[in-house]
Amino acid sequence: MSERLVARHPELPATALESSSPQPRSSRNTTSVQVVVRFRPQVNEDEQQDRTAFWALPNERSVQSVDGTYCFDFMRAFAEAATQEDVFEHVGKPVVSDVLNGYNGTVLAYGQTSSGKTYSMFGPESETTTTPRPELQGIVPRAARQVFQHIEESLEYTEFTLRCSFMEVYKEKMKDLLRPNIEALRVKELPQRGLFVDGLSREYVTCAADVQAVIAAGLRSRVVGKTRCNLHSSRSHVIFVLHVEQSLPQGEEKLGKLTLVDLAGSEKVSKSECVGETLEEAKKINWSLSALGKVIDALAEQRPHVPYRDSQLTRVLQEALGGNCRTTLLVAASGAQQHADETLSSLRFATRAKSVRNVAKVNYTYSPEQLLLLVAKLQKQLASAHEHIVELGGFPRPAEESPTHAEMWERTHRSSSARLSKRSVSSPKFAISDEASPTAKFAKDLKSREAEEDDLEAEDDRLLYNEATLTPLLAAARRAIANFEETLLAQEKSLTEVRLLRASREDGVAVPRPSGPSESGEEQDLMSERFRALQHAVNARSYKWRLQLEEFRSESLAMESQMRSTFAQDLERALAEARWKLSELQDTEAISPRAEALSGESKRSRAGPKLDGILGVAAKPKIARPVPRKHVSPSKRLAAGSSKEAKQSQVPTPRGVAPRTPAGPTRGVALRGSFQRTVEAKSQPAEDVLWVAGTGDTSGEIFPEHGHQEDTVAVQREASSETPEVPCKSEDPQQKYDALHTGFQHHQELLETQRKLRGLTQQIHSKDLQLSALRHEIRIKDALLGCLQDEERRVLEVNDSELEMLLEKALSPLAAILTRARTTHRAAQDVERQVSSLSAR
Ligand SMILES: Nc1ncnc2c1ncn2[C@@H]1O[C@H](COP(=O)(O)OP(=O)(O)OP(=O)(O)O)[C@@H](O)[C@H]1O
Repeated sequence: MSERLVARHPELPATALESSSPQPRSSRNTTSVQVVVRFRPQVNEDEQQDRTAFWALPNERSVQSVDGTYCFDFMRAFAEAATQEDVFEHVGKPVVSDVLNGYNGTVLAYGQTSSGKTYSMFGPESETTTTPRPELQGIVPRAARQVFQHIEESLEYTEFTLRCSFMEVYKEKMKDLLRPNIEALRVKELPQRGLFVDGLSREYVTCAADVQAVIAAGLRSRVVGKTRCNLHSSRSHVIFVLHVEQSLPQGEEKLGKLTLVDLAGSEKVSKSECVGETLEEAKKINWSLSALGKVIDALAEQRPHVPYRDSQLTRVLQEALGGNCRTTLLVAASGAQQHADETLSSLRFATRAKSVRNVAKVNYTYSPEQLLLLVAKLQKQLASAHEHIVELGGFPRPAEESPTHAEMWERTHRSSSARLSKRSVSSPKFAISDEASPTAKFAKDLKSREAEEDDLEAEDDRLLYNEATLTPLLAAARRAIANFEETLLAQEKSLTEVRLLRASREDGVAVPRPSGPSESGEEQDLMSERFRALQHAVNARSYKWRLQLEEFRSESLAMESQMRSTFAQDLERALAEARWKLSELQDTEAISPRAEALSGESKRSRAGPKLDGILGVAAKPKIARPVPRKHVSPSKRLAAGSSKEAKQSQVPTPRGVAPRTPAGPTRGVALRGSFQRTVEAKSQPAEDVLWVAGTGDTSGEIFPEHGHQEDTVAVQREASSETPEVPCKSEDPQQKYDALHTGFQHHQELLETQRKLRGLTQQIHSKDLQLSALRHEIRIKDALLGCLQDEERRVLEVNDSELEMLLEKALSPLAAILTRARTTHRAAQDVERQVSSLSAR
């Protein structure tokens, strides 16, 4: 198979070429990649039951996520209902028109696996039959049909030569699908031919059926595999190329190249569940697609380097991406929610691709006659140019030219002497004159020498003037350099000190400061002062924190002691209460001589030791009731009524029993509880009058107040009677005494139990207090810990950031000084050089 080499002419007049052909998409050569998106319908049950995530809006240009989060605009957005014909009308047809106009045109189908790329490019039946149903045919067969239709309809005499090639890139290896036994094709680049795939076959095709047969044959050789996402998944990128050569009536030629690419689909390995060989394929596919993405990114951002060589796919598509080509990207997608991530990523890729710009040119070859005419025209132009030079007597002097030019010349001459000396030799103007006649050459030489002499004279003057003005400047510069060097030295010392100080702070070790003559330098002093100030600040802060810590501690101790004293007070109060009650009991027991006789032993043996056991104190005969109690000591109350008698008799007044008094009112005291059942007092004559009643309450509290009579205790007393009623019917004093004594015994037992209870309650209360004290202590300790941690962090932060700041402050003037010193040094060197060159002259 022979191949014709086609030279591309960059500035072909478009009108001449396009007059007999359909109009191209843009009259300008720079076009951006056109991007269209096509949504395929839901093809399986899973998808049909799934929600929709993305859809094409009715304006046929926008794609939006259903929740409204994303919206993308493209040249065209095809909804699921779009037919193959709709897609071809908007995607394939314009590209084919461009190709027939002599441009290179490419359609790239991109998208995730199973998104409908192969369906769109070839159609569902292209592989299985050479006569697929026309309505199902994809872009490739339709493009072929359009080309042949154009040929048939063409009125002008034009000779068409159509050839097609079909190749795949499988696992980074290129294979000819029309010659499957030839493997490992390679991309080559020649200056005249540009990029091409070496060894790729080109089949002549004469009708659309031929193309369909080529497609079917190629697709059968294409590597496909079964994955979970697609039962017929393409495992390679396929590239179909239709070369359309047109020989026009005047002998010139146009060459259009239609490249139709069905890329393998990107896939998530986790989703496609591929293993073994299919997994390897998936890796390569994703890898080459990511290389494609990088190329698109580089082109979109107009980076100087585009990584075409990263993969075979991008290398072979180099022309379509950013080169001499009009390119359309067809992004196939599924709108189902389960593919939302992949669709979003494809849409983002598509958006980036919109920014890629190509420079498309018509591929035009002049006919031999046209070339001869062009050569003759150029020769004529050259001759007239030569004549004009001779007429002018050589190369014109700059002074005679326009003022702008003269100014520029002056400026050039005022540049450095080195450039001046070379100018006359390397100037392209003189190089052109070299090709002129000998006279012109001589004239040019003469003029150039004159110009050079003038230049040298001017330069001499300039240098003399410079010497006079620059010598003092040089001296000043030297002085400045010396000063700067000194300052630099001092700065370096300061810097060393800063570093040492920092190191010492980090290690916690005192590092001796460097000493030297620069110690007295102002900068260093300033630095030292700053560091001292910083250290003081840090110390002050740490003292402040320590102080706070101590305050916290003392506060917590104060709280603790307060709690302890409260607890002690409570204990004391309880103890006093117990003592008081004991003394009351002792008073009660002493009411009758018989009882006293008995209780002389028994009150110590029964109540006393028991209470002593509980309270740990010895019962005393008479103890005042603790002040905080509401009720007043009954003994005092009794004493209020018959204080003299009570004092005279020196007998402790028992609680609840009115002492026998010869005159005056007898106060009654009620006892609540079981005592009621034992002693049922009625209005009966007796030595001691006691009315006892109760509500059955067993709290054991004694109510000396008359105010409680109504609801709890009824106390009646015979104020006028000398002989009080006794709670016993018997007149026998012994029996009376027994009854009374039994009542006291019960009462004492009751009191004992109550005291035990009280003791236990107080113990519980004290435990509670201890517990809450402990909790409080824990809270205080937590707060202290937090404070300490805060302090530590803040001190560290403050130190670090202040040190950083200080270092930065110290370094920035250093850098500025260094730069200034260097500049001055350079200037001084320049001056020195000039002076020495002047001296040499
Ligand atoms: N527009 C459409 N209308 C009806 N069915 C479609 C359409 N697009 C795709 N399909 C069906 O979806 C399935 C997948 O399509 P296709 O093989 O073209 O996907 P693909 O992108 O080429 O996948 P892969 O990258 O894995 O090769 C096929 O069964 C195909 O017939």
